[in-house]
Amino acid sequence: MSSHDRMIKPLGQRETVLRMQEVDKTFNGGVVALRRLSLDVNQGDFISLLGPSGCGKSTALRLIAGLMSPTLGRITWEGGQGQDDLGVVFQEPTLMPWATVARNVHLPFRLRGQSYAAVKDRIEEALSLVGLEKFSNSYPRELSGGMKMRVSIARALVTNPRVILMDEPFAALDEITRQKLNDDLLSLKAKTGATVVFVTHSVFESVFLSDRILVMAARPGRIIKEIIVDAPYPRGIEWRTAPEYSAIARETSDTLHGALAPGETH
Ligand SMILES: Nc1ncnc2c1ncn2[C@@H]1O[C@H](COP(=O)(O)OP(=O)(O)OP(=O)(O)O)[C@@H](O)[C@H]1O
Repeated sequence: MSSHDRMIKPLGQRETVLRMQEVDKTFNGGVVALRRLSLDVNQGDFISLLGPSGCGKSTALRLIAGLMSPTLGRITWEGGQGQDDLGVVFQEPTLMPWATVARNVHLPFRLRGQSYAAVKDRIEEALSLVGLEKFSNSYPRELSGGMKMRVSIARALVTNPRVILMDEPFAALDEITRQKLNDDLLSLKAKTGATVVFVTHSVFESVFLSDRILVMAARPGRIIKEIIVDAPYPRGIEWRTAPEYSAIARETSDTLHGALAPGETH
């Protein structure tokens, strides 16, 4: 998880990790979840997929994760090693209640046949990155919602994956915890150089976190605009209160509302 081998280059100079070309996903019954989705994910990007319910955000993540195949189009990982080298965080922390925090974080290694003893240091490092080094022997029931989500994040990044997929990870948390985890996620990203694809309904969350926001619309699910957020990391309270932040949030919100059918809300 060394930060040094993952320095983040400026936007426009990053190597492509994953390429989605003209991807369609139609479900049985004819629901067009995605139409002609084209997207390059580059090393070090923080991409948010932002859009109303049903615009295909989760479908896009599941296609990237290889949990389903596109109906049309191509998904290509540059340099091989794609779906096997991912970290995933869902809205629910999905921890094993019978296992300690450290054993939960061990899971991705265990699935690869690596013993706890062999990767103990990496588990400790991941727990320390999310501020839970003192809780490695605790059980999930002893933790708050925010702490459980930190465990889930530690589990996603412990193997130092090429891409981390996050599907509305903070939607179920209260606002204060959510902002704190947003702050922590960015400092974590700065330390690890992780490449993140993040699904959210929240304009403010997407502007705070991302350097690329892909605004999506539904029926059929598609990208309608890419908004670049060219503000330097690390970002904190100064960014949340900056005039540029408000201006980009306004632009993003207008784009999102412009995409909704009359009478629709989100
Ligand atoms: N397995 C499935 N079978 C049939 N239709 C599906 C399936 N999964 C998703 N859909 C449909 O595809 C569309 C896109 O769904 P998806 O869950 O990707 O949207 P989303 O943008 O993530 O929505 P939300 O924000 O509510 O999670 C929706 O109309 C949904 O009902």
